[in-house]
Amino acid sequence: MEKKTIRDMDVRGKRVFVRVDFNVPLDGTTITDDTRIRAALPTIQELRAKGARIILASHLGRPKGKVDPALSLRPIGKRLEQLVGTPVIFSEESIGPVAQAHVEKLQPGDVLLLENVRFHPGEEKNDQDLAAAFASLADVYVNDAFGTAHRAHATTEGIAHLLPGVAGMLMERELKVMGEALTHPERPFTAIIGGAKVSDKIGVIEHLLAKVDRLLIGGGMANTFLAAKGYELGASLVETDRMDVARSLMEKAQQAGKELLLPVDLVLATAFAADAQARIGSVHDVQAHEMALDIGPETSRLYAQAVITSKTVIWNGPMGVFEMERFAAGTNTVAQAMAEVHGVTIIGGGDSVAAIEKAGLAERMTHISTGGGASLEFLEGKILPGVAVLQPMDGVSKA
Ligand SMILES: Nc1ncnc2c1ncn2[C@@H]1O[C@H](COP(=O)(O)OP(=O)(O)O)[C@@H](O)[C@H]1O
Ligand SMILES: O=C(OP(=O)(O)O)[C@H](O)COP(=O)(O)O
Ligand SMILES: [Mg+2]
Repeated sequence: MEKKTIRDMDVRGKRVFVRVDFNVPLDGTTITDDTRIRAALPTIQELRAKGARIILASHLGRPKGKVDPALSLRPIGKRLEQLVGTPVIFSEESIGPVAQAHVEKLQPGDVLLLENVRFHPGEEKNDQDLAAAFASLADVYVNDAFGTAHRAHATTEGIAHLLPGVAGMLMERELKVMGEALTHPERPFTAIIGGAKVSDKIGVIEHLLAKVDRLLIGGGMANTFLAAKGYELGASLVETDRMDVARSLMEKAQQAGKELLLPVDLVLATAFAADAQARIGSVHDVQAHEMALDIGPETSRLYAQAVITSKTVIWNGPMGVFEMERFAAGTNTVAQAMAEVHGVTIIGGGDSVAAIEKAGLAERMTHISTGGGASLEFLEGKILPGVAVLQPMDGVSKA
């Protein structure tokens, strides 16, 4: 269903609560990829041009409801300030009197950034009282956080029951481009899943299997599948309580005649460190003290082949710990193959996009999405909770 956007709403002089996804990859407090911040600029600039008083809210990482200074949004505010070209006021509290006082001082066109909303335990629980505390800061709500639209949290869902809510320009564009590219995909249609959020994303694979012809699994996700097949994975990241799910997915893929590719070789390290000793080993040959931090060269070759011969490819989740040079080859090989596809290529996810930017191949993709888990759930055909709650195009305002 088409949703109203900021173009359909009178925001002049109003206090506008904008949920953005500024969950950018960090190295300490250094932003390693600012794609998600840049992606929010069109909405921010449009609202400024219309004379709105802008209140930006985001999460950063997973502080689990506690204040964690390492996950403060303050450094993100600094980067935003450079990009937007106007001062960005920072509120060290996202609700309560401190936030209220900042909001009261806002002039039309001013930009305020709230501290990490996940410092409050109620955010991820979609707590009503917390949603009300956020809602009390503003007159209207804008969701521009496509990357977090698969979460029903206080700032992505709850608040939109209390304020009239519309989509931001990034949200609008993501839904349009992803929808068009993936409704009638040219085949072979391939999905590549990797990364570290195994329990979060493994459930989506069942739905993906119904849509795609090929599924390539790498990164941390592959370890759980390999373990489910009976391989010893040593000290690798394996989610043992998801091995049953992995096993049943492999059976379903086989029954449905879908290609499900798993690594045949791995880059094995003795520690999770940039200078760790590493070797290439077969999946049959992982020692107890070793961890798989990348797919091996033979796997990379097979995956690249599967990618290049596809007509539509969607990729979420790096093939290895690409942040460390020693474990970046698998991700880079698959990225290069994506660049050579004659067809539609979409890559999504905070870290996957950082990897493709680092490889210098972003321009070669059809679409760079700010959403990882969100893209996968969108592809599933789900109406994302952060979208469902926004006002329909011809609907009546709730306010
Ligand atoms: N084999 C692996 N073991 C541990 N971590 C991995 C492995 N492969 C990839 N990763 C990590 O996965 C992270 C990204 O996962 P995720 O957040 O799911 O992807 P995205 O942000 O693209 O959606 C990266 O930081 C990367 O280092
Ligand atoms: O980075 C994100 O997702 P991604 O890692 O799938 O790209 C989003 O900001 C959502 O974060 P979350 O998975 O902690 O809810
Ligand atoms: Mg990520």
